[in-house]
This record gives sequence, structure tokens and C-alpha cells, in this order.
Amino acid sequence: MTAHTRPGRPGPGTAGPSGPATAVVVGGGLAGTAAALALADAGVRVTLLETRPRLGGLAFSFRRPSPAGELTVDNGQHVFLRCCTAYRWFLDRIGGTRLAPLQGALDVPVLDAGAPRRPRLARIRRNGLPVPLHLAASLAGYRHLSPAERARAGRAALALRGLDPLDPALDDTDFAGWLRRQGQSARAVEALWDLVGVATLNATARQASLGLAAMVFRTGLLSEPGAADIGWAHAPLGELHHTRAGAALADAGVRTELRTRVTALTRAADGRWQVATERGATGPGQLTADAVVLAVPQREAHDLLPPGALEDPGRLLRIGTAPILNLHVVYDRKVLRRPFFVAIGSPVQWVFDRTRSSGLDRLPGGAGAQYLAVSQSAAHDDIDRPVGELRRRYLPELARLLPAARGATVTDFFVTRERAATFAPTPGVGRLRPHAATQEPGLHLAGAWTATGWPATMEGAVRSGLTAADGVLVGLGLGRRHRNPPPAAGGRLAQEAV
Ligand SMILES: Cc1cc2nc3c(=O)[nH]c(=O)nc-3n(C[C@H](O)[C@H](O)[C@H](O)COP(=O)(O)OP(=O)(O)OC[C@H]3O[C@@H](n4cnc5c(N)ncnc54)[C@H](O)[C@@H]3O)c2cc1C
Repeated sequence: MTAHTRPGRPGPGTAGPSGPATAVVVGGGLAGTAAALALADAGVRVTLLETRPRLGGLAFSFRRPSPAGELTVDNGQHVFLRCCTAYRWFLDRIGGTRLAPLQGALDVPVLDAGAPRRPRLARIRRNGLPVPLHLAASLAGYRHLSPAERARAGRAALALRGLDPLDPALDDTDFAGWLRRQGQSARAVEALWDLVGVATLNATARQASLGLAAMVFRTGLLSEPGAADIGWAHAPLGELHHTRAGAALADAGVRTELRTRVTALTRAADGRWQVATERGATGPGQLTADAVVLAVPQREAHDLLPPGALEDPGRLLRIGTAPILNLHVVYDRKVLRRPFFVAIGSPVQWVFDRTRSSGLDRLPGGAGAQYLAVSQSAAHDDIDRPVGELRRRYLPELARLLPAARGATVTDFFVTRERAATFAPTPGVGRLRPHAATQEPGLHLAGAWTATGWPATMEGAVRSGLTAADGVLVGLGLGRRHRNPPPAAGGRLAQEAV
């Protein structure tokens, strides 16, 4: 089935020698979609092939019946930061910026469930002062740490700022060991470093490479005052990554083929690429193109890469994966007044109010009800637990954290499990991540797992797509179209993309 096809456009590979250059993008996640848009914007005739019936890859929505009516559910809560300039370019490019606004200024409510009498609230906030003073006042008043721990955390932040995330030695070092050497207590790791790190790296400090951790903390917290302001979709992810992205692709002239699995890539004698496909309805097919962007997960990329494309393709198989679990809880009443909070001293991590974005408030049975998504990163211990066990483990915790939940009735509880949500950012992973260009002319890799310098994020995915598109354009003699990597912070990227 073909979706999002602009009528009247010829397919790729059909142009004569003087026609426009052609490219096939394999994979309709954020990396592939970004690459397809960038190539089409540069005048390349693009076909995007996606095996699933939807775009968006790992960041998508689905419909689910609930006692109140049909909910629109995200497979997992996604957030981004102001410093995610490539993802913000993407939002802008698909007309989705208004649906995924940023906080005016970083403000994270942190509830300590382990406080002696009742959960205690502290906030991580920034002010308008220059870096690093923008966080100094907040850290000085951060009551989940002792004054000595706060002072040591400030010193560690300054030391982190002095590190070069691209230094290969940092990739081999684990973040927890480095934090220990900086005098960080177990409490400081839990209440500060892991609070940010687990959500952004999908790993605890013990599981994370210092290089990636330094990248996250330096870029997010220590580059520009507003860099860590948080944004998230106030609409279902599918509205952005499937519906709006699909419309933008069609407008740009990209032919998008859903339910189409690529089974082989081969280079023909004339140097062009032959892309073999398998389609549910019509069976095997083949496309020919001047260039290919392979924007699929690392295992699939390994299986599709032709021999010789990478020096050591086995490295792709050594890139591990890490799970994210989301618990979806519908209460018969409002139990949380804030849009989100994060917990410490509890197995609960980040909790978001999804009432409006899921459409619950507009359902006949949804009046007054509230839908919370509990997002559990690095969820190795929980990912395979049965739903009943998760319910018994997490509902009492939510009641402990949210007094209003104690008298409320849970009308629906379900989970979404993403076992390979991200690549595992373990020490040494940097050596395994390939660059976009392969040794085969015209064949480029994209995906959050490629060598973007970023952890597995929407930002990394879009960056990788833009990098791959740039490589294709240079190879086709069309020059670069995007300033990539985009600037680390600020909102100017949309204007800078020419
Ligand atoms: C639950 C969860 C929560 C997350 N939270 C955040 C967050 O808060 N912030 C953040 O920035 N990131 C978050 N992430 C990570 C982010 O979603 C991913 O890094 C990003 O979406 C990856 O995009 P991608 O295009 O690189 O890969 P993918 O999304 O994996 O896309 C690859 C695509 O290729 C397709 N494909 C595979 N094989 C073939 C084939 N043979 N032929 C055709 N198509 C094929 C797949 O179907 C898929 O659509 C989260 C991820 C999950 C799962």
C-alpha cells in the first residue's frame, strides 16, 4: 500500500540520464524521514520505504479501547530539550512546533518518596543568568542533597564542563567511576546525576560511558542557559511523526511506501543501487536509485549491508540495546496537578499527565478522569514482569507520591514495553558506532545508533538523517544543504537550513 504519495509524480529511477538524481531511503523512523525531507528539499527524487504500516519508528502512537472510550496512546513518553536543534528543525519542517512546545524555562519538580514523614518536593530550575550561574541558585537550594553534597555537585559540574566528550578515552570510562572520583555520594548520584542521566541516556551512571554522559550534561545543562528547557508533544506522537511528517513528505514530492520491507541492496554494474522489496499485498519488487540511505536499526542494517560496505560490520552486532517501560494509569479523578514530575527514593521515575494528548478528556466516559504515563528508563529489571506484578509494584508507589491517588479508583492500567528502545550507551560503544558514509559510494547509514555523538534520542536520529542526506548530496555533486551538525543550542536552525 502506498501512502502519502503526491499524485502525478513519477517514481524514482524512472528519470532519464538528464533527469533528477534519485534516492531510496530505507526506514521511516525519524532518521529516515529527516533524510528523505532533506534530500527532497535539495531536488532529489526520493522514495521512502517503511516496513510497518506507519511512519515514526520507535516514537509512535496507537489506539486502544479503554473503559472511558478509545484512547490515543504513545508507545512511550518522549521529551526533548531546547538544545535539540535538529529535532526542533524537524518539528518546524513538518509544521509541528506548536504541538510540541518547550517550557519557558527549565523547571523540574522532584519528589523524594523516601523523606521521613511524607514525600518532599524540590525543584531543579534555571534562571536567566549566564552558564553556569543559571543553575547555581537552584543547586544551592536543592534540599534533596546536603549542603556539602550540593557544593561537591557544583564542582563536579564544572569538571564535567572541562571534558571533551569526543575524547576516545572518555568513551572507555564509566560515568559512575568518574562521579565517585569527583566525590559524589550515592545519594548525589541518585538525586541529581541519575535523575537527568537515566532519562537522557537510558542508563544509570554505572551503565553509561563518560563520553556520552559528558555530552548530555555539557550540552544540556552547561552550554547555554536555556539549553535544558524541556519540550514534549502535547498531541499524540503519531500526529507529528506519522500524520504531519507524512504530509510534509508528500508535499516535498517524496513517494512513501508503507508495509514495504527492504530485503536486499545490491550495486548494479552501472554503479546504481538496486533495492529489493517485499510488500504484503504485491510480493517482491525492485527499485533502482543513484543513492540509498539505510535508516534501519543496527541489526537490520547489518543484515542488509552488502559485503565490503563496512570494514567490520560485526561491530554493529556488538552495539547492545536498552529497554524502556511505560505504565499507563487512568484514574477516575485528577490526582496530579502538574504536567509532570520526577521521583527519587521510589521505583517510579518520570510521570506525565497524558489526559489531553490521549483524548481522554474528550471521551464520554473521561470527564474528570486523569491519565498518567509513568516512564521507566533503563528498565532491565521490570521489562519482563507480568502486568499484574507491575500493577502491584507501582500503584502503591503512585499513591505514596500523590496523596489524591489514595482515594481514587484506577479505571485502566496497561503497559507498553520497548525492549530495544535505544542502543545501550555502555563504555566502549563509541568505537562500535559507524559514521554515515560507508565504503560503497552512494550508500549511507542513518539512525540514532550511528556516530552522532548523541545518545539514542530523537535529536540523534534527525541529526543522523541530515548527515546521511548531506553525504548523498555531496556524492551526487549537489553540495550540502543543511548546516549539520546543527548548532548545539538556540532556535536559529530553521533559518540556517538553506
Ligand atoms: C519508549 C521510548 C521512549 C523514548 N524516549 C525518548 C525521549 O524521551 N527522548 C528522545 O529524544 N528519544 C527517546 N526515545 C528514543 C527515540 O525514540 C529513538 O532514538 C528514535 O526514534 C530512533 O529513530 P531512528 O529513525 O533512528 O530509528 P527507528 O525509530 O528504529 O526507525 C527505523 C525504521 O526502520 C524500519 N525498518 C526496519 N527494517 C526495515 C526494512 N528491512 N525495510 C524497511 N523498513 C525497515 C522500522 O520499521 C523503523 O520504522 C525513546 C524511545 C522509546 C522506544
